[in-house]
Amino acid sequence: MSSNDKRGRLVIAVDGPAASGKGTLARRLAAHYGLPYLDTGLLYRMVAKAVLDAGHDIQDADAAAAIVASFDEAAFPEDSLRGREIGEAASVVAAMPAVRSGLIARQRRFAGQAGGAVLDGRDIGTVICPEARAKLFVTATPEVRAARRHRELTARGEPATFEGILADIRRRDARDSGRSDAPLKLAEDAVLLDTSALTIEEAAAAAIGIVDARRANPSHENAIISD
Ligand SMILES: Nc1ncnc2c1ncn2[C@@H]1O[C@H](COP(=O)(O)OP(=O)(O)O)[C@@H](O)[C@H]1O
Ligand SMILES: Nc1ccn([C@@H]2O[C@H](COP(=O)(O)OP(=O)(O)O)[C@@H](O)[C@H]2O)c(=O)n1
Repeated sequence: MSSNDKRGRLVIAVDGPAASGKGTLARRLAAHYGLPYLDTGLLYRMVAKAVLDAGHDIQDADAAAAIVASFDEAAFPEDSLRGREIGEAASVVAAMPAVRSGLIARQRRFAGQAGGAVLDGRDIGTVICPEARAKLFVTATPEVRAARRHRELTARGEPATFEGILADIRRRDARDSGRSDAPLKLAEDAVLLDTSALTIEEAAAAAIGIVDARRANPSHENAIISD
């Protein structure tokens, strides 16, 4: 799909650490460009939930590998996946090579849809869709991300302290960036978008501006990240 992606279909890769706002922006981009959207973090969350629901230890790589081979996405309502414990467990199974490799085909199938797609995660621009026309790396300071996640979990009725969430975020950042297989990192042709001081509206406008610039100038992919 490589050269085709660059000319015609619009595949947008949105990567970044926990609670940076990548899902919010990916959804906005999908609505703006009329593209389907896949939150790839949910796939890792599903695998983690299935491992725990079956009574296995979350570190059990054989159990996770067996689950990833056959799990049914429809069996996991999104609301059951968004909690704090599942986010933490997802980052444990996401470090297992068999889990990562077992999820590649589903993600690439989604990205291969006729008009293109928006995917968000940790390795979309680096591993899943290296030929994506536009790549954003969305970030924010750990404190800002913890405050956002704290607000989100509190609104869901999940008890949590800001300090506890900040510790979760730091631990997850370290695990996601430090793993050997597909670590979280900036793709060399990605544009960094720091949302720490931006409202959702400001961040969405910036994200659309980045994608429009890349669409207008697909052959000069590194030009807009050189400053
Ligand atoms: N720029 C922003 N300013 C304030 N809150 C934001 C911003 N971007 C996202 N949020 C909020 O932060 C929380 C985490 O955002 P989300 O998009 O789910 O992050 P991620 O997908 O990176 O984990 C959500 O409650 C979302 O509404
Ligand atoms: N493409 C992806 C998406 C998620 N993940 C893992 O899955 C975990 C949960 O991802 P998520 O995107 O749902 O988490 P949040 O950023 O929403 O907190 C992350 O901490 C990563 O370890 C991954 O490794 N690769």
